[in-house]
Amino acid sequence: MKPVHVVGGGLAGSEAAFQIAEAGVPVILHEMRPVRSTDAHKTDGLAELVCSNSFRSDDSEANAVGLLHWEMRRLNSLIMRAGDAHQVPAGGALAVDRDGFSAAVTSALESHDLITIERSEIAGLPPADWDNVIVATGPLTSPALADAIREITGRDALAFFDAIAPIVHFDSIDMNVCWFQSRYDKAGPGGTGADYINCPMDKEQYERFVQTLVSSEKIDFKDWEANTPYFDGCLPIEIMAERGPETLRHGPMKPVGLTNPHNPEVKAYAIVQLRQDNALGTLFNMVGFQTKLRHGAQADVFRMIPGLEKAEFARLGGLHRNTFLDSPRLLDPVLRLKADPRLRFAGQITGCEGYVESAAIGLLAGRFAAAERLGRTADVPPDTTAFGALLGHITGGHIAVEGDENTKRSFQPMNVNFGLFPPVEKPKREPGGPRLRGPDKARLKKSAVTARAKADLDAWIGGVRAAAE
Ligand SMILES: Cc1cc2nc3c(=O)[nH]c(=O)nc-3n(C[C@H](O)[C@H](O)[C@H](O)COP(=O)(O)OP(=O)(O)OC[C@H]3O[C@@H](n4cnc5c(N)ncnc54)[C@H](O)[C@@H]3O)c2cc1C
Repeated sequence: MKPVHVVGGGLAGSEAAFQIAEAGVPVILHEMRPVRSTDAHKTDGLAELVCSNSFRSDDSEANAVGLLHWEMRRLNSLIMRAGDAHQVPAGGALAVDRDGFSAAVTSALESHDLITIERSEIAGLPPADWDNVIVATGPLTSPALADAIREITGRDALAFFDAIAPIVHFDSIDMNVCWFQSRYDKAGPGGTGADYINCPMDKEQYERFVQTLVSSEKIDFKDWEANTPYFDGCLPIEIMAERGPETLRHGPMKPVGLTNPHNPEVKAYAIVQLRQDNALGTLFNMVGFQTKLRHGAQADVFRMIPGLEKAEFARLGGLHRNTFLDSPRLLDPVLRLKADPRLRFAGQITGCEGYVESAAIGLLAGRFAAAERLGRTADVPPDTTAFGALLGHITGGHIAVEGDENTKRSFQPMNVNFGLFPPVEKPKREPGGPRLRGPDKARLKKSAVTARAKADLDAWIGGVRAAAE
């Protein structure tokens, strides 16, 4: 049997290689370290954790990443097995001894009969006779390969500077203060004329907001980020604010073309807009609010915005070097590049974020590649599971309106979160029981989502197994 080639032995590539080999298909894993390294990796170990040692919450009932852990364990994940074996105390989180963890992954792959590891850089598109390839080269993909990928995906398709605006859960926005309306009610291509959520500010609120924004604590660039250019129009909001107190009112917060139905006689002095971010309509991103403020400061400053006082953030803003595809446009539902389907992508380069999410997408890519090699259908997990929700975000959940400048390249990497799942029916109180209050309601809603996910994943695994027999 011809091997599957996996390029990149990080979190995603290591998991993908393991899954392929466990399915009985030979794999060649190409990792460039130690021949060449990235600006963040320090060792030659596979699955090196470049920064924190945490896989985040391990609570599979009330936390989306905890649920993803559970699902990965169910699918025989090497990353989770090595993580569990090298756990260090971290409360409700799963944190690992990074060296022990990486050594365990490296040794499991090195000792696997069907895996060959080659330590060299793939410095361009993989050779034409590699017919089944997974590219899992991460946010710091080597420049030669990144250039080659950009050649076949188009100039805007591979981002090099990741300017991220915060994303808010819709059900935490106060719609008694905000309203839906597009500027000048323009429907545009694919819109309705009421596509944005608008948050109004009066003069005093605006001035206080700008002052706080400018004086809040910012994150410094790392050395290796300092020379990376900004995308056009991606200046952090606090840098724009530093240019003068009126800058934001004439930029992303301009109040024109909008009328507040809650108070039609009064013109807002400034308006913050949020745009729908996923097809489900559960997440909205803050338009033009890419920021390098410290995460703690962001929540405080952005909750000063009328209507966002109780905002819950699916992700906070950030700005760092990154390499990721405009996946919803470029990849098919099983992560293959539409323009060259022998190439499949996995890990952070597809637009997920985080160690666990990258490994999870590696796991799926590995299963898809193995199924293809074995002449089977590559089954996609249901969108009610954490796997399916994350895959859906990457391959199609995000909304981009063709021709709308604001959404031209707005797909952003994201951690798994409950906003990516289809809604569940609102939890009801027990018959005759007390009325459910906020925190109880939220807890019940989360456990309804995770219970549904677990049942659906098990049913899906059963179906895939039956089809293979
Ligand atoms: C500075 C920084 C800090 C981060 N901190 C965190 C954090 O604290 N927590 C978190 O959850 N996530 C963090 N992330 C995100 C993290 O990178 C990803 O979550 C995860 O490592 C991505 O997994 P991956 O497999 O896609 O890429 P990686 O783990 O980076 O693996 C990619 C591999 O491909 C190799 N490679 C690259 N180009 C080539 C080539 N041409 N040929 C052969 N091999 C190649 C690299 O050497 C590397 O081993 C951070 C990212 C960065 C850049």
